[in-house]
Amino acid sequence: MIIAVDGPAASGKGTIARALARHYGLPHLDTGLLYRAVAATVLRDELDPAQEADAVAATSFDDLLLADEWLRSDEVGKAASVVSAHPLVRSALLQRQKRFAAQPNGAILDGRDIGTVIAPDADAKLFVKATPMIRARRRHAELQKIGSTVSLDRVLSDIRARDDRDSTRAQAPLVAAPDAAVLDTSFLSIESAILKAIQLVETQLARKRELT
Ligand SMILES: Nc1ncnc2c1ncn2[C@@H]1O[C@H](COP(=O)(O)OP(=O)(O)O)[C@@H](O)[C@H]1O
Ligand SMILES: Nc1ccn([C@@H]2O[C@H](COP(=O)(O)OP(=O)(O)O)[C@@H](O)[C@H]2O)c(=O)n1
Repeated sequence: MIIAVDGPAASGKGTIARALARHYGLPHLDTGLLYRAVAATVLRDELDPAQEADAVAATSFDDLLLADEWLRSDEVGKAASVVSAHPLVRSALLQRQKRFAAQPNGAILDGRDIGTVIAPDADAKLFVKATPMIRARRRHAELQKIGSTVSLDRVLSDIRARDDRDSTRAQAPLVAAPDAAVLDTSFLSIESAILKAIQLVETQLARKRELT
């Protein structure tokens, strides 16, 4: 069983995908981390995220980097959204994600294009959203925890810029798949959002069973 979880920054998709992975006993891949690892490699080597060739060269990053706390920073998130707009970066990371999705018992992946590009035939698809201000507050609190002093206003404007870049890029833009269930977490606690996500997945699985 493959479950695709997509949505904008700090909507809660990672929290929901991890909870679904525990609930269904499936492996989980946070695909945003792959783009963050490419971005971190470009920044570390003092190259330019906007240059496609520089970003493509960074797609052969060392997997140890995926555990580095720096990947969670605002700086790396912003650069990840720039490198991820390059078609050659997306194609370099495509097979790795498709292989993860094709594991024998299935998998749960979260990102921006899981339901549309990586696993268009997923058994269940969620598109998780929340208002920009609520997402900015959540991300601001997270960044404060890792020692960042960035202001809430700055986080909000970064989130809006990232939404805009992710939604308007030519390849694999951030958009809900037509068959995804939309889950707005703006006014849900984490626990309620997880329960709602499980309900939505179960409804999709039941519908799929009826059709087969
Ligand atoms: N429904 C919710 N209510 C309040 N906080 C939430 C909710 N869902 C997630 N969070 C918190 O918001 C932050 C971002 O969530 P995360 O799941 O990492 O988002 P994403 O993967 O979409 O970027 C985390 O600190 C998480 O604990
Ligand atoms: N499947 C994916 C996942 C992330 N990304 C890009 O990678 C950036 C960082 O993704 P992320 O999921 O770690 O970001 P957050 O939602 O956690 O802020 C996003 O802004 C997207 O531009 C993507 O293009 N496709």
